[in-house]
Amino acid sequence: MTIMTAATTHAGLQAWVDEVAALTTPDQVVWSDGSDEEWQRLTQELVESGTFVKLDEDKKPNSFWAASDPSDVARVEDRTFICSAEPEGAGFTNNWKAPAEMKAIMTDLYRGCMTGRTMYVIPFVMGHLNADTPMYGVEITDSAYVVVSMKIMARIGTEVLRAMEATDAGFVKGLHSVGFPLPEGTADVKWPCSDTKYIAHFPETREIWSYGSGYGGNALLGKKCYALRIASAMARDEGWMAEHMLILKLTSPEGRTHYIAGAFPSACGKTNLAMIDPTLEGWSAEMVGDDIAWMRFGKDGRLYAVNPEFGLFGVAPGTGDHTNPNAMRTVEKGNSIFTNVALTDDGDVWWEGMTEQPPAHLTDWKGRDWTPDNGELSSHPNSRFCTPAKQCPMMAEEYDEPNGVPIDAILFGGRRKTTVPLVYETRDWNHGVFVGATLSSETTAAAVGQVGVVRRDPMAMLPFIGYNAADYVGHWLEIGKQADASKLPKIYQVNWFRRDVNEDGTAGKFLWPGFGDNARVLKWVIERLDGTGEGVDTPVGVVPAPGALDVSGLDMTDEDIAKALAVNADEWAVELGLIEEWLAKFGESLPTQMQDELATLKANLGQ
Ligand SMILES: Nc1nc2c(ncn2[C@@H]2O[C@H](COP(=O)(O)OP(=O)(O)OP(=O)(O)O)[C@@H](O)[C@H]2O)c(=O)[nH]1
Ligand SMILES: O=C([O-])CC(=O)C(=O)O
Ligand SMILES: [Mn+2]
Repeated sequence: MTIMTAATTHAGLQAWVDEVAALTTPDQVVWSDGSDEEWQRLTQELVESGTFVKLDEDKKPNSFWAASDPSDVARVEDRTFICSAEPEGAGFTNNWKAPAEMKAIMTDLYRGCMTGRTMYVIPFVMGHLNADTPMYGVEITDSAYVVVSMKIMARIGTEVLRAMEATDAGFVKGLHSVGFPLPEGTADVKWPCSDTKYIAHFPETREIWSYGSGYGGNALLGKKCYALRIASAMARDEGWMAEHMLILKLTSPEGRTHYIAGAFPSACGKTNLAMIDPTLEGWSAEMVGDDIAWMRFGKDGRLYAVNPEFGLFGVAPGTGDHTNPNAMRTVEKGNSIFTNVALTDDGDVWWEGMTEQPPAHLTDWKGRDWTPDNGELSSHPNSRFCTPAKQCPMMAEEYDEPNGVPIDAILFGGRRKTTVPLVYETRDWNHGVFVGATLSSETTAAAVGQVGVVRRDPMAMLPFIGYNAADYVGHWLEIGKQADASKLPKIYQVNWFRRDVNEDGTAGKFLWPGFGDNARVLKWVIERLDGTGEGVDTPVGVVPAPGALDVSGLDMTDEDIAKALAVNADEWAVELGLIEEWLAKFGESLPTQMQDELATLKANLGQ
């Protein structure tokens, strides 16, 4: 076995690398330095092996197209485990296996799994290297696709390694293999992966073991596995929060600034809201983060949010000049990886929703000829762009602030055709926690499984809570208890996805135009924070009073606006039943404050 570049002076790291190499038996070990030369070398290798197709340099400079194995396109929630010491540590929302049992199973899988491959060691930090407590990780992987994707998504390489060595820092150990060894005589494939998949987390020892998938959410271990699942368990212990939230900076025509965080489930609009191009005159938006927020109390008692990521791993379909021009400008700068979208004949990428008119001919994500009349999607619904955050033209300078930005409001949102109004305000923190804990959304293609089914998704964290969901809700309540209530963010629920009902009872058009027009909802939220926005009480919370939502220039009738904002008694009677059913799953461990909130909702609904 060859080892490229000097080994580390960090004894704990070196010992772990040696141990993994002995188990997985790669041909060589390469320490990732995170340099541009490394990117050039690895992307070139990926082109040669057929994993990457280089895009036209004039259209998307330094960028690549990849198509995965058709079986490896999304997070695999049924193969994702929280291996806490006891099953109660994982709770009813997670799959659980005893750590020793999982490690025995996976050790067998890992034995020799890197045969014929290179083992890469990627030192990385989530958040800033100059944070008070830098959050280190090291990912070991046998996938060059993972190395180059990690270079986009996290701060990686030699600088991080040196900082770890200087303080002999602790770090999260992430071990990843595609699970496709290459013994003598076995040919590689474009997208190696395995039918056997495990995405296992060991919260007590802060380890991640991932096997069998190359897809981002399963394989880029800094993102969902560390920055949400492991970090949420750390945050519980240390009194902070790791959340599936965008962070947006909004400036009013008067030049006043607000910071808004938003938790929406996967593929429900975080990246789009984070990159909003407001349609309201004089308002401007800047992005701080599009997927993950780490929040801590500042010295002034307010909650400050940091985006721990370095890149954007965004849903491609639906992204176009009319919906998310800022995302288009970001990827046009190049240095990006596009996975499971379609390839154009002139070396560019295309996906549904990018332009109104599809190109006359494409290579689809399965590598087949595609024409507009062939009746299939050219791109997988969970196809993704992976692009450096700094390329976004509206990136806020506060992104570089290691202590983050003070959050004024938190939005909880989901995809609901019915029932949930466009926006409403909660009464106080505990009510907001209740709305978050009972959040629901129709499932999307971001996870393997049926799409369009309503499921409860507490704080948009259902697949990402690294411990017991009841304790997680308790932790939110605890955060509220610790704080000066006047300094806590106000909590709102939003729903951009409500639909009209057709005469035959089926779902009709979206009642709200969404995208840039969501700024109108944000404006009302800010007016509420300032005490000027008018609202009316409903059984669920405060919705904008008639005329209070700025719909100037929108082609919407008063009737449509009323429909978007309606709190309909029949719908909420059904919803109440679903909420009760969900909360019953918490059993004895449901915090009493949630029972109180449920009682209030019931009373408000006259039930
Ligand atoms: N109708 C409507 N669709 C939207 C809106 N915002 C986003 N979408 C669509 O929802 C899909 C997902 O949006 P994203 O912003 O990528 O979702 P996300 O929450 O960042 O997703 P993850 O990266 O999986 O966490 C895209 O196809 C968007 O076009 C909106 O305001 N209205
Ligand atoms: O983790 C992923 O694969 C992508 C993502 O942001 C999500 O699913 O929420
Ligand atoms: Mn996400």
